[in-house]
Amino acid sequence: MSRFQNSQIREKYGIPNNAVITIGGTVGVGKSTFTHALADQLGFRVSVEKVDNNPYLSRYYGDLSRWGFHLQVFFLAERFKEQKRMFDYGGGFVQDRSIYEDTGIFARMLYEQGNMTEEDYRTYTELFEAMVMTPYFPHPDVLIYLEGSFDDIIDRVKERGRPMEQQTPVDYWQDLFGRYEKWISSFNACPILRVNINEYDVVDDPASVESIIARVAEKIRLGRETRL
Ligand SMILES: Nc1ncnc2c1ncn2[C@@H]1O[C@H](COP(=O)(O)OP(=O)(O)O)[C@@H](O)[C@H]1O
Ligand SMILES: Nc1ncnc2c1ncn2[C@H]1C[C@H](O)[C@@H](COP(=O)(O)O)O1
Repeated sequence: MSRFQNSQIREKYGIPNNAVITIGGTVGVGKSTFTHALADQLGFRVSVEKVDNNPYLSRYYGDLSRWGFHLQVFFLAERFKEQKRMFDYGGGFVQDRSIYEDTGIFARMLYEQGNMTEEDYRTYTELFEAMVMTPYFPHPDVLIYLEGSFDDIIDRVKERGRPMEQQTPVDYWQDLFGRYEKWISSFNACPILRVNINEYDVVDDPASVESIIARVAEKIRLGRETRL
């Protein structure tokens, strides 16, 4: 899509050029695919997670308690660097997964499963709060929360075929799925737009993402009004 078409779409729906839109949801739900499709429509930059060059991820899946703390600190540092990059550019980003999911879902799950010690969990939480829960940390304009049935999501994880995820017991994905549902119902760091994965089809009909943009714009507008 050309830059001109991008700016026409932003103008048509009233998406500010400096908006930061973050995409949340459990593993395999379709965040990365949606991030790229939405950024392509809006002409925004993407902020993506480090998966292939991640030094801890596959070791983490092999031994959660040995590598859980390392992985959480790694992701926190990566997402914080990305936050700075988005700030330096003055926004205009779609971000694949929010920083809030690391602490609210993954670190907490590790601790509650007995895969992170109380000391490590406290250290991680204090680090997160010192870095993120301050007035200086710009929260995104909106969190687009992707949701779908557990079976559909597991099918996508299988279809994607990352070996480390294929070897992980289904209980892990089930626990994560339940935690996501609970977490989103009390999330309040920024406005949320819930989107069911059956509402669009990025693979065969990328333009179907446009139908969601008007709802995104409304959330951003209302969020910015209340922040004034
Ligand atoms: N709207 C969609 N329709 C069909 N398949 C999809 C859709 N979105 C994503 N997928 C597929 O599902 C798998 C997981 O998607 P991905 O975007 O990597 O998820 P996430 O980033 O949430 O882990 C990939 O194989 C991807 O091609
Ligand atoms: N904070 C995290 N803790 C554990 N695992 C994580 C965390 N953030 C991402 N991950 C994993 C989950 C997936 O295997 C890859 C990429 O995430 P995806 O949802 O597929 O984009 O990293």
